[in-house]
Amino acid sequence: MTQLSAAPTPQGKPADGNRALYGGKSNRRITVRDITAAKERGEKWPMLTAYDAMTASVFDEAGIPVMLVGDSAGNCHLGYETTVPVTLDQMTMLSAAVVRGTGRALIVADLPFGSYQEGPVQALRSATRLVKEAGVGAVKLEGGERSHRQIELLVESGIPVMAHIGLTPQSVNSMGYRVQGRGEEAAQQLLRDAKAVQDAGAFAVVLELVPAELAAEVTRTLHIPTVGIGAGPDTDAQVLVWTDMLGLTGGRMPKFVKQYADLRGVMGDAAKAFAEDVVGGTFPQEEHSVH
Ligand SMILES: Nc1nc(=O)c2c([nH]1)NC[C@@H]1CN(c3ccc(C(=O)N[C@@H](CCC(=O)O)C(=O)O)cc3)CN21
Ligand SMILES: CC(C)C(=O)C(=O)O
Ligand SMILES: [Mg+2]
Repeated sequence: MTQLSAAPTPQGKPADGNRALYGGKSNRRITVRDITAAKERGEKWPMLTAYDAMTASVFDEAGIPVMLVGDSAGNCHLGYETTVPVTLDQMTMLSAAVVRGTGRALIVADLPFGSYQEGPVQALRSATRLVKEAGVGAVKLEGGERSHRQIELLVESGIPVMAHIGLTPQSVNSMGYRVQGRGEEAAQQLLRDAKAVQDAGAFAVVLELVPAELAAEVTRTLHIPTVGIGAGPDTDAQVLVWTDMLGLTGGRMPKFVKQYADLRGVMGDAAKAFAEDVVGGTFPQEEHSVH
């Protein structure tokens, strides 16, 4: 079936390839309303992280409709062990760069640890900086029931919120990096968290490292889109950390990562070739010189 066929979606509306988040014709910047409409059409979509303007411009040109300036920048860009040390100043600077590097993607910025846990007013102050100074279209924060008041105030104030439940890496010191929602009680908690963020007004919710069957149930239950990472094939969207997806991160990868390239190999080989040219005197040559 091609993307332009008028096959009915599960909601019974005709598919509209021109409006598709990925592969659609519109060049204007995507909004949260476009994301909401995609779920109504039963359309799946991709999301990647980005932390700098140049990388973001590559993904924007490739048609990636939503980019997350993740606090995974802590690991992947800033050299920390976890996301915990990342500051709001750092997120603001990286988010502004990603906005400048893109023209079509919806840019979502993570609120970092410590920038919203004090309560809704702190969350609004932090999110307002990301919207005003960086120009992002939405923010993301971790936690289900425990963060519903923060989500409510941001949404009331006109800032779209993507929620994030399941494994929430900012809680690594209390939770570790373990699968969430295994067993009946944990599954019920995850469902309560999912409903809490939807009721609070979140426009989408990330499900991180939850059993595929449970993620499918959450996706069927909610009217807002679910964005899976390690959550199986049945979520509305999928997100990966870009340096993992392109084979740049190095070291042991979580099971949910698929590597679509070996950038670490490509970059290392290029660096060695340059070094050998310099040491051996074969770079620069006449064509690289000015007189
Ligand atoms: N480079 C990178 N990729 C990510 O996906 C990522 C980050 N950094 N930093 C922030 C969080 C932390 N994330 C993590 C970190 C570790 C595991 C992990 O060790 N997962 C094990 C499963 C553990 C279990 O079975 O309970 C795995 O093998 O997938 C998963 C997600 C996801 N996020
Ligand atoms: C993995 C995604 C969902 C994230 O929160 C991040 O990259 O920081
Ligand atoms: Mg994050």
